[in-house]
Amino acid sequence: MRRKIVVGNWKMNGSLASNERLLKALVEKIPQAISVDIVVCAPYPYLFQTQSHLKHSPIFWGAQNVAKYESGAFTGEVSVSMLKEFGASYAIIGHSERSTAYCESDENIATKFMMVKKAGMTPILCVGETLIEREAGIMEKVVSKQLDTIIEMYGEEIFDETVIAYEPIWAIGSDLAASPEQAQAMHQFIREKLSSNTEVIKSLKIIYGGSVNPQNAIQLFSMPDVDGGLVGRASLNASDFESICHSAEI
Ligand SMILES: O=C(CO)COP(=O)(O)O
Repeated sequence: MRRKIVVGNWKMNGSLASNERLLKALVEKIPQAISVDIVVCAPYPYLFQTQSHLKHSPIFWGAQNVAKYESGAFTGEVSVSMLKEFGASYAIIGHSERSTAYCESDENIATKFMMVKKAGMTPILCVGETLIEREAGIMEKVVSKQLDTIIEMYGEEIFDETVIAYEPIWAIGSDLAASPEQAQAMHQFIREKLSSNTEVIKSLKIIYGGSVNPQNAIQLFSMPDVDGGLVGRASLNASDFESICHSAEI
């Protein structure tokens, strides 16, 4: 049985004061022995604060993006080795809000995925289709292509011990989550696509993201191929996030 994982993606939200309230509440509410992996991905300037609050808690933390390069003249970028040295365990890669706004290519995303993996951190790769693509019935083709770039560049084995987040773009920030059946169908498709490598089958986690909330989390997480969630808005509220984390304890 795969251990489930719930990741909070704070996106570009927070302040020193509001983060302190949120992190303190999470540390208080989340029991040490919780049977789910929990991760908080905060904006870069707040990683130090996040690390300080979470260091004696069962909650992991990470970044929302990494640079494609090791080091050098790349103004504004943050490298994987900086994050690793600092103690981050996870990094979200290829979130649609980045790939759309900054025209991030599948090749860039693949390189970042490999770099996070090579550094010994866990990449959380976001994949998903637009509403137009879903309505055209080509969602599996779209997600397949997103994965194929990584497979062609680094082989299927790179997905060993990693996380894929299925985030249909139409469900993000929309209050219209995918139904448990829609999520399950895509998760099963992704798992079957990567099923020729036995190590990958054992260790890959496929989580769902897009309007996850305390009301829909249990149903989504109880689907056989849904290994947890990538949570945006609801991760900014300690009680909602706690409730979602407990929903994964099934
Ligand atoms: O993009 C998301 C998480 O990465 C989902 O955001 P919401 O949960 O706010 O819809």
